[in-house]
Amino acid sequence: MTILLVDAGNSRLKWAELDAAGNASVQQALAYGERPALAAFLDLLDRYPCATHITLVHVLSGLFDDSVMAACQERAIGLHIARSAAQAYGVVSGYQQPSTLGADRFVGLVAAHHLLGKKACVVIDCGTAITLDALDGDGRHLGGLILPGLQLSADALIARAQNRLSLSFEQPSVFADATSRAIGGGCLFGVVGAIEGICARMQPAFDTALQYVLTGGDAQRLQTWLRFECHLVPDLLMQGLRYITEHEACTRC
Ligand SMILES: Nc1ncnc2c1ncn2[C@@H]1O[C@H](COP(=O)(O)OP(=O)(O)OP(=O)(O)O)[C@@H](O)[C@H]1O
Ligand SMILES: CC(C)(CO)[C@@H](O)C(=O)NCCC(=O)O
Ligand SMILES: [K+]
Repeated sequence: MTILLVDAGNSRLKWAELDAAGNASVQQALAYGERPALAAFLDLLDRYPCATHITLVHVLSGLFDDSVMAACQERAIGLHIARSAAQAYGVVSGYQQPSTLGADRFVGLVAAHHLLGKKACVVIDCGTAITLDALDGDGRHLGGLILPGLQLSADALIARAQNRLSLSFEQPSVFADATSRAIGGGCLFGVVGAIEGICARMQPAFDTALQYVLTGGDAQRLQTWLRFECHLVPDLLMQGLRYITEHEACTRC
């Protein structure tokens, strides 16, 4: 019996195997590049012919949803797709229309709530987009923000400049002395400043000090420059998917 936990984001597929004892393997990632996300997902199925169950979270289209369901049905793989809900797994959505909150954000909140032992926190997911979501100790989501991610900010700037500009995130300095590092540092310190500023604006809504949970492909790079302590959890969504898999298994038995 092989259980796979899968997160299909906007740029990359991430996955881990769940063993019988309930431990998740090290998270792996594959960038889609020019290929559709579905191609990466089907490759994953080929790579794990013994997979019996998949718990999936994705932020892609309904078409992706349908294709994944058909592919799993064909292979007799049990599939659970994690969705955003008004209330589930100890988390209460802060959105007016809970189904419109990204399912990845909801799964990240579930993971952080249980990982931190129900402490008030901000979940900061630094992916293609950056999302910041505030959660109180009772699991109530107060809402959050979405901004362009680090790579996307730089890509957008370069594309608008007819691709004349180069980019480097190496050795960032606010006193950059070359174009590539001026853009890399500008986007990096811009994003870092935005995260710090948004978190400072969230804190007054809480009567305890917020904890910060950082995840996503750019988490490590950004953590280096953030001027507050945070928990770096690169596989936060895998942990949320693990919790959901276990919970769903319990409700089935
Ligand atoms: N090996 C890598 N290949 C591609 N991107 C990487 C890699 N390592 C780090 N990154 C960074 O990871 C970011 C994407 O992060 P992540 O995989 O968490 O996003 P995503 O889940 O696809 O997007 P989103 O969460 O917004 O849907 C990119 O902006 C890139 O800068
Ligand atoms: C913001 C992203 C792209 C981050 O992956 C995703 O969570 C998403 O598509 N969300 C839907 C919109 C929302 O969360 O308000
Ligand atoms: K994500």
